[in-house]
Amino acid sequence: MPIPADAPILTSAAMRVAEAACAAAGTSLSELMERAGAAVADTAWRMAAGAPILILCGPGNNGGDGYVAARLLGERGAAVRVAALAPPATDLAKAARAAWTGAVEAIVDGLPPAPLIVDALFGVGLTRPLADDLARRLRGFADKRILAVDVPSGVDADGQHGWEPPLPADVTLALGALKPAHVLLPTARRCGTVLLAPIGIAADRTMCSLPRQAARSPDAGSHKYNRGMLLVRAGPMAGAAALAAAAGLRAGAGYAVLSGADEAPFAAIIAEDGASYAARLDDKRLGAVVIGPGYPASDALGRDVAAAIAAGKPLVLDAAAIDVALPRLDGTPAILTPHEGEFARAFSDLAGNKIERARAAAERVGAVMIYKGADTIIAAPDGRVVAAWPGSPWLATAGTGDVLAGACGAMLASGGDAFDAAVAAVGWHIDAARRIGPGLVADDLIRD
Ligand SMILES: NC(=O)C1=CN([C@@H]2O[C@H](COP(=O)(O)OP(=O)(O)OC[C@H]3O[C@@H](n4cnc5c(N)ncnc54)[C@H](OP(=O)(O)O)[C@@H]3O)[C@@H](O)[C@H]2O)[C@@H](O)CC1
Ligand SMILES: Nc1ncnc2c1ncn2[C@@H]1O[C@H](COP(=O)(O)OP(=O)(O)O)[C@@H](O)[C@H]1O
Ligand SMILES: [K+]
Repeated sequence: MPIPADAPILTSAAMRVAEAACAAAGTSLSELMERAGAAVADTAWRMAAGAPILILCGPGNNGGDGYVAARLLGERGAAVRVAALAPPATDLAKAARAAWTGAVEAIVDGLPPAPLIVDALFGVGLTRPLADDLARRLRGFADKRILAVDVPSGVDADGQHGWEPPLPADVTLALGALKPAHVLLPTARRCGTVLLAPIGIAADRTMCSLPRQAARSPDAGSHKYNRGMLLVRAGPMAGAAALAAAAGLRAGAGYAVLSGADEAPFAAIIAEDGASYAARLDDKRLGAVVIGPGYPASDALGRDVAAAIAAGKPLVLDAAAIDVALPRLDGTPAILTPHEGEFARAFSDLAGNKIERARAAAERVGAVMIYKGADTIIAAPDGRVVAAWPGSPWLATAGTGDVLAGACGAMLASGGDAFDAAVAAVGWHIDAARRIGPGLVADDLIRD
């Protein structure tokens, strides 16, 4: 289920602002609809490959896009039919309907299907779940190829409600920008392959999909310390911290110390007993500290986290270290990596979709949040968000979170912005998992 990299994500309210700005800058809304309809027509033309197309049009501007696409496909010689749920309700949709010279059928039981169905029923204007009879009729088309215009109809584009669409898409053509529903579960997995038609709006880029990762090669001036010196503090399950330290080296740290463990997976990792932890924290060359992997809540964890915070080094906090650190993080640059259960425990009062909760948590704590899962969200206290859907489901195996924490440590230790470091670490993690694929175990990520 691919999705465009580094693409803007806008809510429906932000879409309307962008639309108005476009109109104010001289591009009419009908021109925007013409571009949207042309993009739909192009995609449908390629998907249909000569087979007949049925376009289902709703009453709003999503339906308007459908009428425009029908007109353009007809002009290209495609075998295209249109069926409408209701007469067009907006001026733009009325004009688009009027310019379509073919018949308009009704969406009723027994409507003959076509090999390609274009779903132009509802987009960002959906306000409530679909009526049962419409949902039932749409389910009748489930064995056809489905192209959804903007979002699969029935989906709340903002991802506030997890309404499932009756007709999941093979391809969804997002118009102007991605919407939260394209990158958040449960709706993201109903969108199929997501394509983006830019249509010329100037989209704010505060929220984006995961950028493609550039290779992070050392340059001639690199040495082990300026590539990033990483300290991973082990708890009772030292294997998890060892995975984090090894991942740190793999992800580009020049030097990794595993404190509180006597064994490490690579000879290149300095494994040393816990007594030197305080001295290591004092080392001026130290770029970042990772704490939490394999370290359940305990007094010792509390002391170790407090010492790391007091040292003022950039921190990666995972698992129980998140709860321990929260009340006293004040200003320390940090990346927190909660999975669903850890997030719910630490931020049980936050409401909204996963993007909003991640953002609110980041703002509250003053640190970068990697809210993990299949639809991982990375959020900064200043509101920046990167959505990492679709990731790699092969990561759903024990120890991969420890690897991610180590990768975060490496990116953070090399200096720069903690949000950029978190994005780079998530990108590295997903890329590595995709290279390995079937049968992945967390150890493969550090040996790859
Ligand atoms: N933004 C842009 O830059 C561009 C946007 N464009 C396109 O416009 C789309 C947004 O269009 P839109 O705002 O007209 O809303 P849309 O999704 O067609 O639906 C609204 C209509 O449906 C109705 N309705 C709602 N829920 C319902 C339900 N459950 N069951 C039944 N009815 C329901 C609602 O009426 P209501 O009953 O709520 O009063 C209203 O009549 C966007 O997704 C994109 O495709 C492009 O053309 C160009 C550039
Ligand atoms: N279904 C999935 N699809 C994609 N990524 C997933 C999926 N399930 C888990 N992940 C990723 O795998 C990692 C698991 O981390 P975590 O739950 O902390 O595991 P552990 O504690 O065993 O290391 C996270 O990076 C998470 O985003
Ligand atoms: K749609």
